[in-house]
Order: sequence, then structure tokens, then C-alpha cells
Amino acid sequence: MSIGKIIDGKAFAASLRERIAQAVPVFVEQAGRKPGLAVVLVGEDPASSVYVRSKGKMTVAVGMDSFEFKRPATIGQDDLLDLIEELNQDERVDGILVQLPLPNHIDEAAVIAAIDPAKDVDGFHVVNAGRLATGQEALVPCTPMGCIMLLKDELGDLSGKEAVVIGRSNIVGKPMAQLLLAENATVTIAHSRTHDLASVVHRADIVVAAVGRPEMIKGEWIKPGATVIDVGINRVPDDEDTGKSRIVGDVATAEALAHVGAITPVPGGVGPMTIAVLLRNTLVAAHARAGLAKPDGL
Ligand SMILES: Nc1nc(=O)c2c([nH]1)NC[C@@H]1CN(c3ccc(C(=O)N[C@@H](CCC(=O)O)C(=O)O)cc3)C=[N+]21
Repeated sequence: MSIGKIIDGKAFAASLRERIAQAVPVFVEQAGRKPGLAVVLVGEDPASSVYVRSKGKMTVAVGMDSFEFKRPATIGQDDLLDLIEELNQDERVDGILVQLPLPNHIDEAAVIAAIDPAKDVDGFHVVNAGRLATGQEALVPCTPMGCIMLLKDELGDLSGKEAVVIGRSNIVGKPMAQLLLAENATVTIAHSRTHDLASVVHRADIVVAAVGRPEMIKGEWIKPGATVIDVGINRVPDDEDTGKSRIVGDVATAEALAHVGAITPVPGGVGPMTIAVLLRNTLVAAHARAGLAKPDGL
């Protein structure tokens, strides 16, 4: 049996960040200021803190301003909305990312709705979701956009391909389906109530797994030669009961390798693309806000 290719998302993300770093000075020259990204972290979740720190570092590394706002988990919703309004008004801020999930006492939808859609670099605001769904220029959620970039790099034209997206979240599944549709793929969205998921997956040329269940998609479900994008990041106990943990995707990668044409690994696949696209969206938002044409090649 043949072994599929492992898609190097980490390397692709590094090259995307390199292209961004080359475009930033051109923006600075034209706009007379740096692009800026504001990240808001509520509470002290260790994993979230790691991501926020890593975003901040990469933002600065491509030549942009990074503004970090840490607030206690006890912050009132009104105070959080006040902070967002301040960032909406701040001319140095092109992108606003409020790290999710938020504590239970805060209404996530209300917080997202408060972000200026022009600064919504996560693409979560209903204005951007609606623009994407209707084929208008939009800020597009980072993870699905990263997946599309990897798919186009691997397959070229996606037109007419049979794509199955597993998961229907507003953050990944739904925008992923919209992006695939915009590329003229034939798109199915499967989810927890889907009957006979194995056979739905088996007809797909493109599988995007975004369910958040460790190794749920089995190798033999995959149509021979299919391209598999594994969005899952699941922390599970280590095999050898060392008390440590490791990260696995939503796909049983080791067994899938014998069936796929190509597959993204976890870690090192989609995850690094998410942050690179966040920087890309910040640069795109900065151009739009400055009245400049969108930089090409990004
Ligand atoms: N408003 C908002 N926007 C987000 O984009 C957002 C968020 N909230 N909340 C948390 C999730 C998670 N997230 C990741 C980003 C990068 C990696 C990443 O780079 N992962 C690496 C390293 C994994 C590891 O070792 O921890 C990899 O997969 O190779 C993972 C996860 C963005 N998120």
C-alpha cells in the first residue's frame, strides 16, 4: 500500500509570514504608520495565554504593532464592551481579536457584534459572515482561509471536487463550506447527527475534519487518494501513562496515511496557518482602512 504525502503547514505558514513581512514596509511607506493588531485575553487559561504570546511575537516579527490587553475572568461585560469601543476608535489598531472562549457570564455574540467589522480580523462578525456567504469582499475566518490556501497549493483548481466538511461551527465548519463553495467544489456539511458518516466521508475528494473529537475519523473511511485537512487540536493523555499529554487531530492520522493522497499533520498543519492568516487579515484590514488597494499575492 502507498503512503500519502504529509502537508507541511508549518513551512507554508512561514513562507506566508515572509511574504507579509515583505509587504509591511510597503504599507508603512504609503500609510505613514505600521499596521496594528490588538489581542484581548480574558482570564488566565494557560493554553490561551500561550497562543496569545505566540501571536504577539509573530505580529512584531513581521513588522506590525502588537497591542495586548489582559483582563481578569471576572471582568463585567460592559467593561469588556467599553474596551472594544476604545479599540474601534483607536487609529493605530487595524485588527481586533478577542480570544475565545470567553467566561460563561459574558455573551460572546454581543462581544463579537461590538467589533467594528472593518477591524474584525477573525471574520466572526455577522457582517463578514454575510459578506462571505453572498460572495462579497470580506474578512474571512483565519483557520478555514488557511485550509483553503493549503488545499489550493496541493490540488490547484478545486472546481467540481467532492468536499465533505465535518463540523458546523461558525468559526470553522460553516465558513469552510462557504469558501469551498466559492471555489466551485461540491460541498457537504456533516455533523454529529449525520447518518453513516463513514460513507459520507468515503465519497469525498477533500475531507476537512473540524469536530474536536480525537482521532474520530478512521483511516478506512477515506477514499483512496483523497486530500485530508485535519483542523482538530485535541489534548489527550500520553500513551505511556507518564502523566503528560500530547496533541492529536480529529483524524486517525497513522492509519489514514495508507489511504490519503495528502494529509495535514497535527501539530504542524493547520494550526500555524491560523496565525499566519491572522497577520494576513490584519494587513488586508490595514490597507482597506487606509484606502489602499489590497496587496497582491496575499
Ligand atoms: N478569537 C479567536 N481566534 C482564534 O483564532 C482562536 C481563538 N480565539 N481561540 C483559541 C483558538 C486556537 N487557535 C490556535 C492558533 C494556532 C495554533 C497553532 O499554531 N498550533 C500549533 C502548535 C500546537 C501546540 O503545540 O500547541 C500546531 O498546530 O502546530 C493552534 C490554535 C486560535 N484560536
